[in-house]
Amino acid sequence: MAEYILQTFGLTKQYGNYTAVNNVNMKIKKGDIYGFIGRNGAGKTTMIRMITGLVTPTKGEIELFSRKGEKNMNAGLNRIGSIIEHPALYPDFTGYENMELRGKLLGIPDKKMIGSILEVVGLNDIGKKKVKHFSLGMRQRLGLALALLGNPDFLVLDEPINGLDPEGIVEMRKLLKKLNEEQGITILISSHILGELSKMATRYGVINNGTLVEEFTDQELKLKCRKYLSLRVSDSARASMVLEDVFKTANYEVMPDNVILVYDLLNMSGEICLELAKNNVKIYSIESKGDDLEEYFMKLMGGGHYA
Ligand SMILES: Nc1ncnc2c1ncn2[C@@H]1O[C@H](COP(=O)(O)OP(=O)(O)OP(=O)(O)O)[C@@H](O)[C@H]1O
Repeated sequence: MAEYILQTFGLTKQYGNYTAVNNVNMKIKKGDIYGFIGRNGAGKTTMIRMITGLVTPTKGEIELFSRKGEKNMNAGLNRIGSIIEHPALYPDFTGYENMELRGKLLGIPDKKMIGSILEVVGLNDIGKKKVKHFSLGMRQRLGLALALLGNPDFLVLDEPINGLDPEGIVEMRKLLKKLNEEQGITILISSHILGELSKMATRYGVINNGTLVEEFTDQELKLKCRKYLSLRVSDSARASMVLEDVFKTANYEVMPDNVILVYDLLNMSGEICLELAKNNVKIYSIESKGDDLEEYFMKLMGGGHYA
């Protein structure tokens, strides 16, 4: 049976009459990199604040590491490392000093650990540089190092790549993948940079107006966003034979009403029409179909421009 790091049941947060998060059932499996996607104001941060114990839900339940209830929730929270909005850093301290201070607060005496975490995030050679002189990318990496201090099993990161330059984004992605693959850390990452999320997420949740619209895996997304040719022909059985005999493909589906969906040969519509005609198959229509990733997410998030 799948082991869930996090499950929420009907999780709801109301501010007065306004429902910021509405009846959300989220599921994150051990080992996932869960891409949490939504427009500005969709409810991502509120959801993350509830998951990390910073905000009390109005309704619903949170199960962390297969345990529910307040007492267990506190134990679960100790296994979470998080960056919510901007990491809280002391600007006049060095990276190492920031880590040392957090280590003391968490009761982690092991200073060797600090060095090794700074090495993981690529900040081991920054010497005496104070945080106020750090670039945004360095701050984010230090934020991640702080989140890693308690040796978490689950990292919860709210928009960690927001504002980073392309190079910083690539570095952050590599780092998160490394933590996931080599240390087995499950990661929840919210972002509105869809293209970037799709390079690392293994599961997605899309939130719109406080409601979790859909959850799906990376594999399911690939299928949903698959490009294909849709042909309506006079004789789908004969057309199938042409696809198999002439084009040597079995990568197609026959649908009702003599419609055939062809998942490869995407650039060969002309050749397909010619061969079908040669074999006395009439073509009533041929169209290239399939959403790209961005289009698909836009639909889920309620359409319109998404920056
Ligand atoms: N403390 C609060 N009091 C009242 N309303 C709030 C509070 N916190 C959030 N909201 C409202 O709840 C809605 C969801 O906000 P939230 O910050 O969770 O969205 P988000 O998806 O994280 O957006 P962004 O990407 O802009 O951070 C917004 O309309 C916001 O104004």
